[in-house]
Amino acid sequence: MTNRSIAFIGTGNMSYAIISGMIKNGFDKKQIIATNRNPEKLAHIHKELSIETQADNLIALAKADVIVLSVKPQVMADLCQTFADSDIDLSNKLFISVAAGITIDRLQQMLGQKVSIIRCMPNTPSLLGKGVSGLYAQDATDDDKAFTQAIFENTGIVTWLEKESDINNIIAVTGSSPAYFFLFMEAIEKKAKALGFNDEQARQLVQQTALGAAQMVESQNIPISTLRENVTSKNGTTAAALAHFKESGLIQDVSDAMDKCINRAKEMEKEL
Ligand SMILES: NC(=O)C1=CN([C@@H]2O[C@H](COP(=O)(O)OP(=O)(O)OC[C@H]3O[C@@H](n4cnc5c(N)ncnc54)[C@H](OP(=O)(O)O)[C@@H]3O)[C@@H](O)[C@H]2O)C=CC1
Ligand SMILES: O=C(O)[C@@H]1CCC=N1
Repeated sequence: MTNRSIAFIGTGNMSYAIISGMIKNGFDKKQIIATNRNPEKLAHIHKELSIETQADNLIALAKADVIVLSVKPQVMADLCQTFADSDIDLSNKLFISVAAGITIDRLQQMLGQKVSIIRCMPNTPSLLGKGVSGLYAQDATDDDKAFTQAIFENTGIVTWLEKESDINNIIAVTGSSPAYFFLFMEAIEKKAKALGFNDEQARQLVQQTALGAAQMVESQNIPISTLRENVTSKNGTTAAALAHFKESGLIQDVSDAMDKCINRAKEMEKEL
């Protein structure tokens, strides 16, 4: 089971993060092939990760037992068509799709047959082994599920989802959410600069505070709301800032933004 070779088709931001996390955790590099249609990106991947790279997806497809589909959703159909049109036997391969907004049924349609497919919704902190991956399988074997879990455990924590629609929900909670945190950090950084801190100071101040806050959540087994309350002196500075967030509707905004994220995934399921 553990000796299966894996091809990442369309190695961009997400797959690069996954492969990096896997390698950092001791996954055997010799089992990994990465493809990209851009020769410069391929050279960069080879230089940085010292793994086999391949410009021709079909060569990677033929060689590997497990195929991670990691192109953007909008180009997935064209990619899968090249696989369906090839004379390579797909029936004994495991496909893992990290794409948002494309269901297993639709992927099987794109590939022209009912191959074994597991959907995974990872996130970019996988790069550091701090990722979250939501996994969903319909008809995959226990062996395929165990292998997929083992791959993604190298990149952080893994959680199995009961329904395929939960993939759309976990996109909002973990797949897209690093960007929400980055946006918040950008906003604090911008204001720090406006207050006169230089670029280097502003960056350092925001990153250290975000890191410290995240590590407090991780290391102290108390509700996040208690951590917030511990910063907030009665009638003090934090209370003034938080009251503004509350009045301006930040909490509802976060919920609404996550609904937008889920709805976009549902729309994509119809479009693609
Ligand atoms: N980024 C994220 O945080 C997350 C992304 N995902 C999913 O991961 C998938 C990839 O996203 P992401 O990594 O951000 O996207 P990227 O665009 O960074 O990566 C995809 C790469 O695949 C290349 N590519 C496109 N078509 C082909 C092809 N036919 N053959 C070989 N290479 C090809 C692209 O080249 P080119 O640059 O020329 O277009 C690009 O470099 C998406 O489906 C997304 O939904 C899931 C969770 C989180
Ligand atoms: O923005 C996207 O559609 C992808 C899926 C989750 C993160 N990035």
